[in-house]
Amino acid sequence: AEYLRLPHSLALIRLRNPPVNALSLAVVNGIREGLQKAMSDHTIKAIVVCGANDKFCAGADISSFSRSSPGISFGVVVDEIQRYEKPVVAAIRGVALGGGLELALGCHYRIAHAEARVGLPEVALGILPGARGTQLLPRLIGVPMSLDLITSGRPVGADEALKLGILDVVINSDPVEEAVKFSQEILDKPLEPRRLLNKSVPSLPNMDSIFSEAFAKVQKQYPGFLAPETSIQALQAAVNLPYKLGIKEEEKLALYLQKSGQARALQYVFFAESSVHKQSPPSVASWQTASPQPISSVGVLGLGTMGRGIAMCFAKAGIPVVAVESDPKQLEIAKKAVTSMLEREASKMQQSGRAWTKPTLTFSSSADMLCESGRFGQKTGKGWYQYDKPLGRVHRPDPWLSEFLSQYRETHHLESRSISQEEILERCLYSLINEGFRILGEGIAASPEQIDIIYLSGYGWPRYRGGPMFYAATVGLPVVLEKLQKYYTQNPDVPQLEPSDYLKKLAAHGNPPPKDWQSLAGPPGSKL
Ligand SMILES: CC(C)(COP(=O)(O)OP(=O)(O)OC[C@H]1O[C@@H](n2cnc3c(N)ncnc32)[C@H](O)[C@@H]1OP(=O)(O)O)[C@@H](O)C(=O)NCCC(=O)NCCSC(=O)C[C@@H](O)CCCCCCCCCCCCC(=O)O
Ligand SMILES: NC(=O)c1ccc[n+]([C@@H]2O[C@H](COP(=O)([O-])OP(=O)(O)OC[C@H]3O[C@@H](n4cnc5c(N)ncnc54)[C@H](O)[C@@H]3O)[C@@H](O)[C@H]2O)c1
Repeated sequence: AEYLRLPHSLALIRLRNPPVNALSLAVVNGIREGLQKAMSDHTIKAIVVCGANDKFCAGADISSFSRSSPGISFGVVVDEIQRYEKPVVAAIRGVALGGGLELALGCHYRIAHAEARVGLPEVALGILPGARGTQLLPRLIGVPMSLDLITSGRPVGADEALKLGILDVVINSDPVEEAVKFSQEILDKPLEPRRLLNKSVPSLPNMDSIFSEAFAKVQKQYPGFLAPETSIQALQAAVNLPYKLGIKEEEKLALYLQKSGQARALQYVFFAESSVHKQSPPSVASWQTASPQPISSVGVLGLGTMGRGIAMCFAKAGIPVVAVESDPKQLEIAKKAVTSMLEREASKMQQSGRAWTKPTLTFSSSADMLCESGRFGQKTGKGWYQYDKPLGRVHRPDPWLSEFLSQYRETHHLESRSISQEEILERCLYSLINEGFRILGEGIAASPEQIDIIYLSGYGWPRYRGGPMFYAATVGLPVVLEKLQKYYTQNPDVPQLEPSDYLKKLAAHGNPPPKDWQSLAGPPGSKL
């Protein structure tokens, strides 16, 4: 941050940390030193705080989170500003987000450009506004709106922020020039009413129900996410405790979130999304040089509208298809539909003189066998389980099934064994992750971040778990490799379990973070 003396006994502190003036240690120290200079200089009557490059401040430097516990010391700075005996005015252009808004809340006045945006988006990073945000905002705008803004993380435009009372003045001109003029006008005004830390949270008769509704809302809207619920607890502390105890509670809850795996995952996702937007396909990959890969067989899950069509396409191309359908009625309809479509195609081809080879279309047999024994599940009171009655919901193990399974095992020469939850999870996830490493090695995926963002955006992978490749790094690559080796030895017929060379190369370096994988593993051997 820079310190400048301005005419009319004013000082200017300008945050400078391109591109968004994020709060690094150097910036925070710069703010602190600037304020101390201004306070100890008796010729300075007021201070304006602004940001360089048309941005106030986008909050804490997210890339520094892994190195420290942010917020704790910055909260002290926010309190110090409020207690100063000289007016401090925030001049906001661009964004004041997270710690940037907390800094502005510490200032006695806030002036912003009409196109500025302010907000506390910390929940998106798995944390909470830990530099007094959860304690100051409700004192300024009340509990209901603070709950809305902090649990959603949504930023608001200057006009809305003015209506809510977050901003004091919104202008269409330069906020620094306006703040300079404004500072001179308020020099004689008392500062005490402007110190949020000495105010109490506006009370409401139905505070308990407001909080219980807020908990219910975030549990429904953000299932599994820790930060929104924890933020509500911090807001409860603002209501129930005096400021000096409320900030302790905020610190405790902030630390809990910062140490949670969710914060690490969501902060990884922040940078992963940003890098994916900038990436182009791997240099070796190109549609011009790509050649089709051989497909020996295809599995189709579900024989509804799409599944039938997909099964048909492959069948027509002469590629063996194995299709699985869980609903016996749908299966019957699909069998008829696919058969009649294939027959129509065959007769068309025969008429046109082209030869047609009957494709192999196999269905998984175990569900069929149950249905063929009249066991249609809940609706018939019997399926994999026995139910209390047809359409009943109370199920219990059925001795018939044990007999059925033991015959099935005998026929297929299978040995029975119990399979732990851990094995199910590991075999499913690690084979998926293994494929991720394989396509990285082949240059089909441009980066681990791309695989993760695809899984978060298109496959319902929980955002707070970062994606499959990030998950591999949290488990540890040597662990993933060792488990895959173990399962592959046990199941040599499952090629997905054979550890990929790319994973082996990386695991030889220990457990490097995803951003270092490509430089460590070397250039991909493209199959495109
Ligand atoms: C700001 C945005 C709205 C801008 O969007 P836009 O689309 O214009 O641009 P990009 O998104 O592409 O961003 C450009 C560029 O900037 C990088 N970036 C953006 N924000 C940050 C950030 N906060 N930290 C670091 N880097 C950031 C982005 O990655 C791009 O970089 P690239 O290289 O790819 O060009 C939009 O970016 C946005 O919404 N950003 C996130 C805003 C946010 O979530 N803010 C909240 C942060 S959390 C927080 O503030 C916590 C506080 O409550 C409490 C902490 C207070 C301060 C603590 C002080 C810490 C002291 C540090 C100690 C360090 C110890 C040590 O060093 O040892
Ligand atoms: N229909 C479209 O135009 C279209 C377009 C693009 C994508 N999709 C997507 O494709 C998927 C299928 O769409 P659809 O229109 O064919 O749906 P659908 O409801 O017609 O068919 C889905 C079939 O899957 C079966 N099924 C469900 N769970 C199963 C399981 N565990 N094992 C085996 N079978 C199972 C269902 O019984 C049903 O027959 C959906 O995810 C859909 O969003 C559909």
